[in-house]
Amino acid sequence: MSTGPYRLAVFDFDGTLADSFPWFADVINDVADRYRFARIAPHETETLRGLDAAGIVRHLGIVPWKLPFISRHMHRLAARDIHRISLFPGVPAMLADLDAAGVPLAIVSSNTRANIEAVLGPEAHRFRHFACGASLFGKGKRLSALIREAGFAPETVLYVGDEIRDHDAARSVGCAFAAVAWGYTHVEALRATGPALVLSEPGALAAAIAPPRSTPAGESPSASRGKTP
Ligand SMILES: O=C(O)COP(=O)(O)O
Repeated sequence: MSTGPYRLAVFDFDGTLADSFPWFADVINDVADRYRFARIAPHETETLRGLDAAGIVRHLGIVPWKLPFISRHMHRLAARDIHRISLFPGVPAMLADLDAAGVPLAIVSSNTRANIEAVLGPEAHRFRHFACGASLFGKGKRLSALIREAGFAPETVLYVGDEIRDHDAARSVGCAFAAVAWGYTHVEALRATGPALVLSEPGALAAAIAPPRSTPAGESPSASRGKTP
């Protein structure tokens, strides 16, 4: 497994940059009724957060051919409710730190580019590459194409995500995986995949992969952010 240094940081979106789980939990049972799969009882949430995507699909009794339709419907609902979804606290500062350290940033997600850009708002300009709309199990292909088009060797790339399918995508292309502890999947389930990094909070990423910026003595990088020169 690659241990860095990393030349490109690629992010998953939902559960990694965007705090969309409360919205997801709110709409999923209406979607279940519409597409005739099992509703999620409150006590089941913790079980589901320990499973990979295939396990969730099985647990809910979703027939695989319905997945693209369910996914498209969810993305339309997300577009309708986009004002209810925001970035996790600490994400804008993390992106600014990586940007300032000269680490190029990218996104590989199953969500739509329009939803992603709406939630990113002014942070969208920090990303040089996007591969959006990946199917539930199709992230590996998108990640591979993005890395190739961006001109990096896979072993110099870090994919940052919150689901086991993010780990699977990274492994399939030969890049390293950083698991975040604040997303949809329980961090212990992610830890079991053997990630290169486990991040307890967004601020930990720049510290782990980017060399510290030279700042005036006694001043932290975050304290200097936003000051005019
Ligand atoms: O919107 C989805 O389908 C999930 O999006 P993600 O790939 O960014 O986790």
